[in-house]
Order: sequence, then structure tokens, then C-alpha cells
Amino acid sequence: MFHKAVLLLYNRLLHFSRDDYQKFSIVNQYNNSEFVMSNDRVIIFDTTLRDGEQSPGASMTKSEKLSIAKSLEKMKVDVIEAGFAIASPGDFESVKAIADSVKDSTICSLSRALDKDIDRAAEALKGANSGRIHTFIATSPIHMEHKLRMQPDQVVEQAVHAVKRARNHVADVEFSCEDAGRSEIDFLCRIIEAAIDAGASTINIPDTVGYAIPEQFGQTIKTLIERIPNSDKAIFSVHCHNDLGLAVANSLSAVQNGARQVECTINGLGERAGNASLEEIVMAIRTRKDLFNIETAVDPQFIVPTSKLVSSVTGFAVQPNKAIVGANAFAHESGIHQDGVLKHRETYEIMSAQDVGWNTNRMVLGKHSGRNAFKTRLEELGHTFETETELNHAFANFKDLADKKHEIYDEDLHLLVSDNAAKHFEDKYELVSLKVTSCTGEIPEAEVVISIDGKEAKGVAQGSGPVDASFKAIESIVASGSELQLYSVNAITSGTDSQGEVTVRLDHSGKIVNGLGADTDIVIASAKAYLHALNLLGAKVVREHPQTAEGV
Ligand SMILES: CC(=O)SCCNC(=O)CCNC(=O)[C@H](O)C(C)(C)COP(=O)(O)OP(=O)(O)OC[C@H]1O[C@@H](n2cnc3c(N)ncnc32)[C@H](O)[C@@H]1OP(=O)(O)O
Ligand SMILES: CC(C)C(=O)C(=O)O
Repeated sequence: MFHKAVLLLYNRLLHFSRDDYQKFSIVNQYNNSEFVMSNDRVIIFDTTLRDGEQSPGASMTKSEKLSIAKSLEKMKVDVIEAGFAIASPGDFESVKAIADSVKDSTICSLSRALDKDIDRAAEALKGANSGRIHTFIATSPIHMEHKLRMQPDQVVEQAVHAVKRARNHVADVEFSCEDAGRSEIDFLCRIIEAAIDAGASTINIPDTVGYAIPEQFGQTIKTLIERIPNSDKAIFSVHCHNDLGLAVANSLSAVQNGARQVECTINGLGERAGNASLEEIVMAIRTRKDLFNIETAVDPQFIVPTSKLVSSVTGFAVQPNKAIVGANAFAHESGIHQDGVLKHRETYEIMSAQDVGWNTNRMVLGKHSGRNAFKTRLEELGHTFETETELNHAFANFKDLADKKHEIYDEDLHLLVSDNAAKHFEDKYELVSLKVTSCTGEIPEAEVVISIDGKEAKGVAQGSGPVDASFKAIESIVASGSELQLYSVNAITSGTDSQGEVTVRLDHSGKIVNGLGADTDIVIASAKAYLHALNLLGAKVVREHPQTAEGV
């Protein structure tokens, strides 16, 4: 016990002394505390407007960028990388507009380690409440040799020069070692130490090509913090790409090993396979506070609205199974899951839909759904089942429909129940099978088999169309002598797998009935509706049901 308490105290002291030292040193050094972030939370640096925009096809206009920046500000994102000021006059104007009007987040512009880039970034950031210049240079052997065509010594020199130049403009300077994920650790230590000495207060370790693996990447961050003598004078940041689908995992591993800034984007937008997604980072840190023991300032309520905004501005749809912001992230279709969630939400949900800005979670009715979800939804729609048999009957019809249709909507359910209500009449006629041939240049023909009081009968007829042929085939068996007064088809949901709802009005010697039929095949729906009408003409009520009168 004593041993544990000493350990706890030791850890706290270690934590505090590092935090305090960091805060004091940065405040003292620059005498401007605006940008200083304490070490007791993870700074969220959003780069949707810079790296996100590097997604082919994701270019945004100035006003679109401004509206996204405002949404990020509302979400309490700490740093917004608004663009790369030297890239184009438009990008310059966007950074400037955001710096001029977004006041609660730090606004940042990227720049190469070149004077002209840095000066342009500084100019765009002039109006910012809190502006940051983010300068970078590649540090991996492959980039230095083949892209920059520079010796490592020259790269260090250029990095130091760039940081100093940026510091002449602003107090808040971030330095990135591009392609750090493939850089040599000794060289990283050397250049980072020099960049911190030159005045960089944030050191970013990008896994530019998404090469890292979580455990190894976390270890790299830990080693850098431990080995670089002045590491306590800067906040270590990570910027992970998703080429192997590991951007979020790598970022989280870095946080566990001392990184206190994560660069990320809404919906994981970004160069090639994208960046670490902001929503996943924020919600992982929040949901697994037991492991991370740290927080972000982000208000998660704004996650879904911002995701939708980014998606609509860029035209990049969010995949339905995307964590947090995908349409299915809080949707349940399987009966066992639905039953669990209805009994106790947390059986299958580790976060709440409302926490991240959805209105609610969703129960999607489909072929995997069970009675509990089916009954609950129908109750919400105002339908109650009086007996278990009734529920079972409707549920069986629902399963039949679900086999034919991907998703069952409320409209389908209403129809299913009214259709089901019709079944409370003892049906004389039932459709067994229907085969229709309809070919260009040929007369449509229908072959129908119906059951009459349990006995099957077959009829064949031609007609002006497949529906007409089907009705004539039925009449060739039944010979009801009734007159068709109305035929209407309604697609009750959108999409080609929608159910067609058919109404057939028959008049038999002044007795008028409306038959209803529904099916994903409208010819079958029509035949069902016709038979339903015939049943109503001769139906004898077996037992009363409150919905029968309205539903039929
Ligand atoms: C990993 C990342 O995401 S980095 C950011 C990537 N984003 C972008 O590139 C988007 C914006 N880029 C642009 O608009 C243009 O590339 C510009 C305006 C920056 C430069 O355009 P250009 O002057 O025509 O150069 P170009 O793009 O053809 O080549 C890049 C040049 O910058 C050099 N360079 C690349 N990175 C750096 C750096 N960090 N510091 C200094 N120089 C660099 C390259 O070596 C190359 O120099 P060279 O022309 O002498 O060979
Ligand atoms: C400029 C840096 C941070 C970058 O975007 C990358 O390395 O991917």
C-alpha cells in the first residue's frame, strides 16, 4: 500500500514538474501566453482546410473554408491549419479571411522552410488573434537525397533558419520533420534539438506516407522526448497518414507515449488515403479516458454537423460504416443487438449518438431484426398487437418482405400492418403464383395460380399490359362479374427496391370495395390487390379487429 502511494506521488511529481516547466519556459521565453497549451490535455490541430484539401477533388472556396473554420471554432478545436498561404492567391485569401474572423482558435498557415513561404504566411496571419506559422522540411534519407537534393547538414541549417525567420513574425512556431516516419532517429534528435533552440514551440512528427505501426511509432515519440535534451521546451505533435489504415492507431499510440498535439482532419480527409480522423481521435481519448487519462477541449456535439458540412462542401460522401459520423455508426439492424439496446443501450453502444451530434441512435428494420424491435417500432407508430399470435403473424409477413427489400421503412410497416389487418378476414382467394411474359412487339400474357378455399386453380389470359393480363387471368377463374373502377400504383419509398402499393377498386352490383396489395414487384402487388378486392366482395368477417375498418 505504502509502496503504491509512493509510486503515485512520484508519478504525479514527474507529471507536474514536466508540465510546469513546459508552461513556464514557454511563457518566459516568448512572453506571450496566448498559444501556450498545458501538458494536461491533448491539443487538437485540425488540418481539414490544408491537408484535407490536398485530397484530389476536395478543393474548397474561400467562403466554404470560412464556414468550415467557424464550425471548427464552435467545436473548440485548438488550432486550425487554414491553408498554405503561398500555394495560390486564393489560399492566401482564405487563410487571411479565417485569421481575420475566427478568434477562438489559433490559426495556422503551412510554409516550406523558405523565406518567401514564411513571409507570405505571416502576412496572411496578420489579423489573427493567435497566429501560428508551421514550417517544415523533409528529414528522411529518401526525401533529402531525391526530392530536396540536399545534404543533411544543409537541411538542419535551413530548418534553423526557417524557424528563426518565422519567430521574427510570430511567437507561435511549429516545426515539422516531413517523412519523420522514415527518418533516422539520430538525425531527428539532432534537427529537433536545433529547431527548439531556434524557437519552435511545437515539434511535429509526421508519418507522411503512413508507414508506421502503432507500437513502433509510439516508441519513436517516447525516444525522441527522452533523448532530446531540450524536449521539455516544446509540445510534441503527430500527423499521421492512413496509407495502411493505421493513422488513428498511430496517433493514439503517440499520445500514450507523450505526444500532446494530434493533427487530424474531419472525416479523415487528406492526401491519398487521408489523415487521422478528428472524430475518431477525440472520441477514442474521451471514451477510453480510463487508458489515456487526458482530455481534449473539443465539444463533441459539433462533430456530426461539422462532418456533414465538410462532406457537402467537398462532395466526399462519408461511408456508412465510418466510425462516429457514418450513417450506420449508431444504427442497429440485428435482432439480438436491437433487443439488447432496447433493454439497456450500453449493451451495444460505447458512446451515445447524441453526444456526438446525432439526434438519436437508430433501429433499422431488416431481415436480421427480431420481434422486440419490430413490435417497439410499430408501437411507436401507433399500432399495438392484441395477442401474441397477431404479432407473430405480422412478424412473419415482415420477414417475408425483409427478404425482398434491403431496408424496411415506416411506410412499409404501416402497409404491412394494414395488409395484415386484412388477413383477419377469412380469404377465399389467395395468390399462389403468377407468371407474366411481356416482350416488345408481343401481347403480354399472364398465367396465374390461385387457391380457392384451399383448392388450386389455374388461369391464362392475354391483355394490353402485364397487369391487365393478370387481372383477366384471375377473372378467367373467378368470373366475379365485377367492374374495375380504379387502379393506382404508389411507390411507397424511394429507390428501385421500393414496395409498390396498389389499390384496386371493384364495383359489384353497387357494392364498392378497395383492395390493397403491396410487393416489390408491382405486377404481383396488382394481382394481390385484385384478389384482396375479390375477397372483400365476398368476405365474411371472422373476427373484429380495430384496424380492419380503417385499414381496408
Ligand atoms: C507532406 C505535405 O503534405 S507537404 C505539403 C504539400 N502541399 C502542397 O504541395 C500544396 C501546395 N503546393 C503548391 O502550391 C506548390 O507546390 C508550391 C507553390 C508550394 C511550390 O510550387 P513550385 O515553386 O512550382 O515548386 P514545385 O511544387 O514544382 O516543387 C517543389 C519545390 O519545393 C521544394 N521543397 C519541397 N519541400 C520543401 C521544404 N519543406 N522546404 C524547402 N523547399 C522545399 C522542392 O525541393 C522543390 O524545389 P525545386 O523546384 O527547387 O526542385
Ligand atoms: C507538412 C507535413 C506536416 C505533412 O503534411 C506531412 O508530412 O504529411
